[in-house]
Amino acid sequence: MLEIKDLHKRFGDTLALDGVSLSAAPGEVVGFVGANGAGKTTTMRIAMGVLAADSGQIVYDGAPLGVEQRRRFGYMPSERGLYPKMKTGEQVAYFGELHGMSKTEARRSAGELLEQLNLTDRAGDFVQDLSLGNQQRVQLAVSLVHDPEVLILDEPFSGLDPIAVDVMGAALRDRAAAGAPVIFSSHQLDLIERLCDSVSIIGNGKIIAAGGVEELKAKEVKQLRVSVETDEDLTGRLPGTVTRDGDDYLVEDSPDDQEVLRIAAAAGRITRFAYDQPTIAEIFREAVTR
Ligand SMILES: Nc1ncnc2c1ncn2[C@@H]1O[C@H](COP(=O)(O)OP(=O)(O)OP(=O)(O)O)[C@@H](O)[C@H]1O
Repeated sequence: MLEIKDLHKRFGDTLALDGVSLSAAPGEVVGFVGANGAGKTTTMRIAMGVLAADSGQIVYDGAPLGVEQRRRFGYMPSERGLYPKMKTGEQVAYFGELHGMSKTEARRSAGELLEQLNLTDRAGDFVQDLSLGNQQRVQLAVSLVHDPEVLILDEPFSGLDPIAVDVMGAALRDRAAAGAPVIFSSHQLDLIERLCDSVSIIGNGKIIAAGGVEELKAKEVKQLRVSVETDEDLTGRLPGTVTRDGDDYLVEDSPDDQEVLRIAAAAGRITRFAYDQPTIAEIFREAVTR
């Protein structure tokens, strides 16, 4: 379990982090979202020891995170760091060796990752000759090559085409399925919704909403959507605040949902009776403007 606890960080007059906490359990994929400048990169840098916090703690499996354990983490920094004049396959293996793998192990792992990320054909190409999206795949391979226990990835999906997004997403879910806690930041909220078990939303250096994706959506449920085949107008008859959305009735603040069901069923055949759940994008917009 990786726990980021109550981080504070100031850069001159800017209070970048004002008590940020988030955690990821083994096998959990956590999406970290927030507007530009909200504090995501700063939080991840502190978690990886690239930057020191003014106060707060990074706890791993119940104890303060040490340098040796951090070497077993996989990190994709926001400033990508590849050697442009090195060949793709060699580069990935080289990073494996930097993490203490033998040459043979590092090559084997690099080969497997290039295969998984559809880069095998490019193994002999110089990194500088790859497209930006493919360079990003290499960057992910570099952060995964030593089979990390934990993954912390800063915007791993930015600039990728939809196929690359699927490849990258599958690679992250695989690592989580193998038991790694995974935290990644993204502005692509549809992706967060699709890939993550939980979400932490940061605004101005504070966590403003956090929880399981399904839990957050269920908590924010606002309205009941009822579709009923009838010529009658039920607007004034259903209890609650009722509006129309096409042929559907949207019922908010109803004192009695069972009564809504009874009246609708008496009027005609019900083809839909469900609570509208917001998307993560809607929850995000609401949280940041609150
Ligand atoms: N090295 C630094 N020196 C001064 N200010 C900094 C530094 N790094 C970050 N900041 C400031 O701290 C705040 C948080 O920045 P951070 O990069 O963590 O945000 P972010 O959520 O990652 O944003 P983005 O989505 O744009 O990448 C911003 O106000 C930023 O300008």
